[in-house]
Amino acid sequence: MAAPEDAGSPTEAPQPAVEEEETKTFKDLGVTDVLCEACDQLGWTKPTKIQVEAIPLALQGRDIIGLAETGSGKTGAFALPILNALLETPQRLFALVLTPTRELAFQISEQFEALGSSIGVQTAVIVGGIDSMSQSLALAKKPHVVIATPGRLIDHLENTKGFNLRALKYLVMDEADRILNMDFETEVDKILKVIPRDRKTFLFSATMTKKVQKLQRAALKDPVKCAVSSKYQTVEKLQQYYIFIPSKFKDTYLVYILNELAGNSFMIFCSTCNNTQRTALLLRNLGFTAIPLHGQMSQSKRLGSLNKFKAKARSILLATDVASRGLDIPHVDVVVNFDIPTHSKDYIHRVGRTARAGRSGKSITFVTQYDVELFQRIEHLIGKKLPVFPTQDDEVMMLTERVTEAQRFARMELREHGEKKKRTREDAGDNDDTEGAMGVRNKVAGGKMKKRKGR
Ligand SMILES: Nc1ncnc2c1ncn2[C@@H]1O[C@H](COP(=O)(O)OP(=O)(O)OP(=O)(O)O)[C@@H](O)[C@H]1O
Repeated sequence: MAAPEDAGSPTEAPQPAVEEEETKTFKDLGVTDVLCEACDQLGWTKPTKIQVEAIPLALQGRDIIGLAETGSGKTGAFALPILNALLETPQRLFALVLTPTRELAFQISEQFEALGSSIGVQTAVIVGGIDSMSQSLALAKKPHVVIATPGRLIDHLENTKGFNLRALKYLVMDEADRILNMDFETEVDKILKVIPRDRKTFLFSATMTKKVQKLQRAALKDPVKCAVSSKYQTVEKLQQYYIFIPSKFKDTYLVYILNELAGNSFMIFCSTCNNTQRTALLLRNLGFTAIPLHGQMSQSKRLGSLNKFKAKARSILLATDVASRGLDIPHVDVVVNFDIPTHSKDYIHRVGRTARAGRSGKSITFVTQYDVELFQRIEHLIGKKLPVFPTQDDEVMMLTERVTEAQRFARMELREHGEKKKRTREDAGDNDDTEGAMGVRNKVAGGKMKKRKGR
């Protein structure tokens, strides 16, 4: 394989023939027996496409840029080669995985532990919003793998005595395009300065930056690009729709859709923390089990919301883009883009929260009079024209009165909650909506909305 000149021109991985790919096992890829057994125990009967492509090259010691659709097993594609290498040359503080969100860091650590349980792999999750002292203690035990969000890792690198990553062998940037984005620029550059130049680097995402400069910042060496599709693709089993509606009727259409698709699990994306709060309250006032997840909530409440949704105790998760990347919740049936994403790549990640690992799913994007251009950009990016989600407008309009009433209560609750917070001077960062703020809900007649036509 010819060596590329720089990080901007990675070698393309050879595409395996389809029949060959179908018959490959983890063992064929070079994964050691004990890890093959771990895959088996997780029910991973055969490797996914990205795993087929990336694992052998990673085991050969190549740097990798891995690009594959959402829910296609990218975590396994980098975790297995790292665990394999760890078994060959056991060492503490062996690998670092950088992720953009805290929830994703916990999820990746669970996957490392599930795959590495029989070899006794130890991980530490280093993320913001959580007691720093317990993290320092975890780092003092020198885990094999550290999974971190960049900011908190810097804190520990600068302030935790005895902790450094000078012996690190592997660096992973998961959701790499996001990690290499401006928001994390300073932190990532600081981290790159204090880890060895002589290491393996893996970049993985469902969308990748084309900017050579950004890729160069990751300081890859002779990287090979493993892309299972040439264009940004959304998953085949995902049915994607849009509805075009006047902005003022968004709430009513949302309630209509939740009634129409009752019995499903929903992730609803809003553009601001405040809107997730407001919409969660509105829906609760109408009897839906809705719970918010956003960056202004305390970390314990963020995890609490996520766990309730994961455990199916709540059927609707209202989230900002903090939940758009990486989260693997198999039972999500429907993704609603209540507010259209402003960055079209976020669309791919958001709708990728459903139809994961071969399952099917639906997505519905609300397009108002203000969103036409953004929507066209999304269609252009995914290379598809989306169909309209069918709605009965007369039935939608019949909901208006109750939705208007619920909106009024939601506004009151938001105000009350804001005032209470001011009085009690709660932690300024903890601006979440508690589930206790449901007092007004019962004042809306009827509790859970009944479908009008018993369909
Ligand atoms: N070989 C396999 N066979 C069956 N299931 C698998 C396999 N590899 C991974 N999975 C499962 O597929 C699901 C999705 O994997 P993962 O979260 O790694 O996707 P991803 O490609 O990182 O998605 P995203 O782009 O959204 O982050 C997980 O539940 C994981 O356990």
